[in-house]
Amino acid sequence: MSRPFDLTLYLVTDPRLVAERGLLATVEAAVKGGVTLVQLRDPDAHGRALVEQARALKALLAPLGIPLIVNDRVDVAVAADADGVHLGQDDMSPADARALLGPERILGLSVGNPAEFAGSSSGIDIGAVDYLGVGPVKATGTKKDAGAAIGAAGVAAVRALTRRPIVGIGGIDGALAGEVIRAGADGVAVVSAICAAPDPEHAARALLSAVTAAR
Ligand SMILES: Cc1ncc(COP(=O)(O)OP(=O)(O)O)c(N)n1
Ligand SMILES: Cc1nc(C(=O)O)sc1CCOP(=O)(O)O
Ligand SMILES: [Mg+2]
Repeated sequence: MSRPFDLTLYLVTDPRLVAERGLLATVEAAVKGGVTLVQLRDPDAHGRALVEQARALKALLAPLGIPLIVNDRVDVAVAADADGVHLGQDDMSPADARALLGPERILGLSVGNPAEFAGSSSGIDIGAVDYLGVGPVKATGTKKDAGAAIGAAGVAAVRALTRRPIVGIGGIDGALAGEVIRAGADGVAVVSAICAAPDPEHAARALLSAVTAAR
């Protein structure tokens, strides 16, 4: 069984957007504002740099009880003793990742739409997964190869297919956060709404209020 996690407000990091403020200062501020889960995502970084970043984030987050997820890289998560991994449809299969990660680490899987969910759930893979990242909800400039936007209605359509925890992602701001929760998501995942905000603590607090109000 995986360790506990809370999808309410899931920060996915982007080194380009945190810019001079830096990764650690941005995450520290965001956690003060109420972020409940953090993912290290840096598609351009190589393994050694990723392990260093993951270790630094783990040292910051572990005393606060906030789990650290690593995007894509099972090896980096294990090396840095992170709490879990998030996989896309083209990444290592969840079943293979679970075999490497063991039963306790948290495993997330991206699902772009109801058909993609059906494809994943028809195999054995879905049983290895703890939560689903569903999106993009709205078009986003943060991920160049994101699929077509599915809207809050798309989140509701995936919700109708599974009881597994789901988090909406893609183009989410304070206004859309409430819609995504009302569509049945357990939480929202954001990159630019926090990483590019002038005050990440304030931005996180506002998003958390929107999620809480919509529940
Ligand atoms: C919470 C969450 N949901 C979706 C994604 C996207 O994962 P993926 O489709 O593998 O794309 P990349 O992030 O690897 O570019 C995510 N990272 N987190
Ligand atoms: C990392 C990621 N995954 C997506 C998906 O749809 O799977 S969209 C996305 C980027 C989300 O960034 P922002 O909050 O700035 O729109
Ligand atoms: Mg991926």
